[in-house]
Amino acid sequence: MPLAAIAQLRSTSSPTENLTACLTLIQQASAAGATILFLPEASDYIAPSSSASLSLATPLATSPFILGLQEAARQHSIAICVGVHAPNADGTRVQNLHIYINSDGDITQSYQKLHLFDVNIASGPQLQESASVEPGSAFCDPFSSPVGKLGLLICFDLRFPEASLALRARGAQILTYPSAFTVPTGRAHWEVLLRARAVENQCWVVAAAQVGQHDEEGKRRSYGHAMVVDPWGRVVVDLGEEEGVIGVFEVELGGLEKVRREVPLCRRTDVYAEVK
Ligand SMILES: O=C(O)CNC(=O)[C@H](CS)NC(=O)CCC(=O)C(=O)O
Repeated sequence: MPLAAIAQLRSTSSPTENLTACLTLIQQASAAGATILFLPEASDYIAPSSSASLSLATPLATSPFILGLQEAARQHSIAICVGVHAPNADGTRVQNLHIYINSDGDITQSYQKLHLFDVNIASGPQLQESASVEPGSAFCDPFSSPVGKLGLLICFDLRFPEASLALRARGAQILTYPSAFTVPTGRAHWEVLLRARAVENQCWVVAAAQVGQHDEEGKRRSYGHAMVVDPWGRVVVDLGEEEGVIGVFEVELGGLEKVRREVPLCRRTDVYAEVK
């Protein structure tokens, strides 16, 4: 059975530093025999402000961070799922992207985050993602990878079951949520949401995560707990609060088929709308 690796990372506002950290993780994943590595949302950088994020965004084709990952994917013959930023068409906002680099180093799939994290919780956090980020307007159709059919989503998308159901309806076997959850919302909601998405979709769920403090001022901090959940809802990997680590796991698709056979989820679309 093919092996996969999931990473937990503390990105800073320096893409150069973050590339170095990611290259180490790629090396470790490859040495462990993984055919694919899942890296978190915003692996290229986490900026302390909207304006800083805008000024750091670089087109994929010329981004040293992306080119570095592509080269490493080729060298180690490993596929990479990773969250990154890119400027939008007119350069006024950034796109929050989840891209797939195949083991030849080519970017073959890309998904732009649909749901933006605009929250104002009195006791924190207060974050306005839409101030600097342009929302996407389409799914990326599930596609084959060394470990099964991948459905790409990002972080806050996790709170919208319809998005996962739509990808499942299109054939996803593995739902992936590269994330940078905040600490308070992570403590309250992270694991329960990931396990719910796995159970209700009868899919593997892979959620690479950012962890720790991203800037000196302490404005951005992430929850960690990068997690893999199997289609029965069992937590297979939980990377806790460690920084710069990977977890290795086997994606067992026979078990997925068994769960889908044993617990058929026949929807009552005569009563409520079908998610397509
Ligand atoms: O800012 C970047 O560059 C990277 N993007 C993020 O960190 C995003 C937007 S601020 N974070 C989330 O979606 C957290 C969701 C969350 O914590 C929840 O749903 O509870």
